[in-house]
Amino acid sequence: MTAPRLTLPSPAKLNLMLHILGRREDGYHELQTIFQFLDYGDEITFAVRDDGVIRLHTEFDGVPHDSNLIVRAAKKLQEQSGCALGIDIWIDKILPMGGGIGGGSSNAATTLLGLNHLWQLGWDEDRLATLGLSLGADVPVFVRGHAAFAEGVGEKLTPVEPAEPWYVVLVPQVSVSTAEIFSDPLLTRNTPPIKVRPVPEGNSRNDCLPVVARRYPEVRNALNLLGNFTEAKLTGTGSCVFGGFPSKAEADKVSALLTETLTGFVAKGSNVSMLHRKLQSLL
Ligand SMILES: C[C@](O)(CO)[C@H](O)COP(=O)(O)OP(=O)(O)OC[C@H]1O[C@@H](n2ccc(N)nc2=O)[C@H](O)[C@@H]1O
Ligand SMILES: Nc1ncnc2c1ncn2[C@@H]1O[C@H](COP(=O)(O)OP(=O)(O)OP(=O)(O)O)[C@@H](O)[C@H]1O
Repeated sequence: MTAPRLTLPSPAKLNLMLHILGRREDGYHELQTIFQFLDYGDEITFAVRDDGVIRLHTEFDGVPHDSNLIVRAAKKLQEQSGCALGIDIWIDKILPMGGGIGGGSSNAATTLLGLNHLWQLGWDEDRLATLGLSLGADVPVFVRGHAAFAEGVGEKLTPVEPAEPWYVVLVPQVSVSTAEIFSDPLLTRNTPPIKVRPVPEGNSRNDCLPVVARRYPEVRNALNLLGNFTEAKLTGTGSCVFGGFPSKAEADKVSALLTETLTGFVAKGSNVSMLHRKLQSLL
């Protein structure tokens, strides 16, 4: 008998603003950021195995099997839960890597929630988020599944309800190294902290933008082109650039013009992750 399969979404995120408050002794930066999800992302399919083996069947360019965040997340959960089951995994990958839209972190979170369900572990969200943080700073918000104001390195989360516009997201064909941007001497590292409210209006700056735009002409170009239609912003450390529109029709119109020369897509902002909406529907 073939094992039942479960396919789950693995959405992208945007950083609606990103302030860098300072640098900690371990080199990591204290941030304040707002995460919102997009109704756009990868799809991961899982099938339980009874022999304990964890296998990702989809190959990634430049990411060895055991380094993939999907495999690392599955192995950690298996180790920490003592589960004897294994898993076969396939992914339909559409999110760009190094795009600042959190693809790797989202894949890790979808794996944690998917396996918690399929292996019937009964872990609560707190426990999954703590494990997730050990895989990456952006994993906990994908585990929680609600738009959030994040502090610390991204792990202290307060749910927020920003507007949910339609976004045009441009994907400059460069992969930006997060570590490289955070080590740039010109990076602003002393933005004063803001209170949780009021956010995000009036606080939409991304402190990484000047450094990324200086280093990557492709990102500069995308910001300039989208900036002709709306406020154009950088997500995370880039490379992706986004801008909001009140309707799908307007976003589609601008996207059609810009994607003649650039890669990009249109997606709706969402304060509840589509992963959580799908999981809810399974209960
Ligand atoms: C900038 C954001 O995209 C905002 O959502 C994330 O905080 C980045 O998270 P990420 O891609 O998961 O980054 P990680 O893989 O944890 O870190 C990559 C590198 O970026 C630097 N880094 C990252 C996050 C942070 N708060 N301070 C840092 O200084 C560190 O040098 C680290 O070695
Ligand atoms: N499942 C995965 N999907 C994408 N990248 C992965 C995955 N597993 C490992 N990686 C590695 O992680 C790196 C960062 O990928 P990711 O897609 O999370 O970047 P990002 O969108 O810039 O993330 P962030 O917004 O968190 O900075 C990739 O360049 C790749 O080497």
